[in-house]
Amino acid sequence: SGTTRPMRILHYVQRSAKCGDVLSVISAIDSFCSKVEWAMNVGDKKGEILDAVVLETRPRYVLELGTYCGYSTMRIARLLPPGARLITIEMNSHYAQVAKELFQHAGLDAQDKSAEKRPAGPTCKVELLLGSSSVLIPQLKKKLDIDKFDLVFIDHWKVSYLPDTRLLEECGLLKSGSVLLADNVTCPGAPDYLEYVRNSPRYRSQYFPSQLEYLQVEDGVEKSVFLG
Ligand SMILES: CNc1ncnc2c1ncn2[C@@H]1O[C@H](/C=C/CNC(=O)c2cc(-c3ccc(F)cc3)cc(O)c2O)[C@H](F)[C@H]1O
Ligand SMILES: [Mg+2]
Repeated sequence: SGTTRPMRILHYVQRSAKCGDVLSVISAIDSFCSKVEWAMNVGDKKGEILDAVVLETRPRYVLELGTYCGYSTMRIARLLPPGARLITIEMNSHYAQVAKELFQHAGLDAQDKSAEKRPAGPTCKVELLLGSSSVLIPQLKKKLDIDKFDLVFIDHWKVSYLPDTRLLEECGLLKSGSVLLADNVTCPGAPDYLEYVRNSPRYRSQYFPSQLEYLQVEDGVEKSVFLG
């Protein structure tokens, strides 16, 4: 089959979502993935929890680990005030390319930060970094002039949740009050991460029960506030 699932999502969105309308892109992805083909977007149910945490945190600096097709990137970006920065890290160049084309359809001014010829400073809200989080996280302060993140949305390989959280701490990218929001802590699960944030005195953690995207299966997201 010549096409990939992300490509089929992109083609459906290009055919059926209104250009420049990020909400219509988000709902087109949700209808495709609930009616035609499942995909690992955070989805509309857990997406509402994500929305609520973004609105409550009012973050200026946001990091997302695991862009995939950019569904949650768009959910977050649409709620950020001008001047806020959303950095999303994706190691798979095909997924990154699809995400960029979805951002374009949605009219989100997104920039591929890995491209050398970029204007100085953040001219746009979404900055897509191509590469592995373990390599890029230690470079964020220097390369992107980022000091601390107010909100981190964690949705990449589940075995990487804990090591990357430790890395964020070690790189001094979290401040007292920084919020980590982790997808899939029930399904597929991230047991070592949960054990850490729920038992560490440096976090105040809260579980939000929900359902796995597009299915009647239990899942949930974990919100953990870094206490410094
Ligand atoms: C490790 N460092 C990385 N750096 C940059 N990009 C990365 C890195 N690691 C992965 N990526 C990038 O992040 C994405 C990976 C998302 C993984 N997500 C899931 O597996 C996941 C799975 C299910 C699921 C549930 C039930 C079931 F029956 C089957 C599947 C549900 C979910 O919501 C998920 O998020 C992308 F693919 C990869 O390139
Ligand atoms: Mg997920």
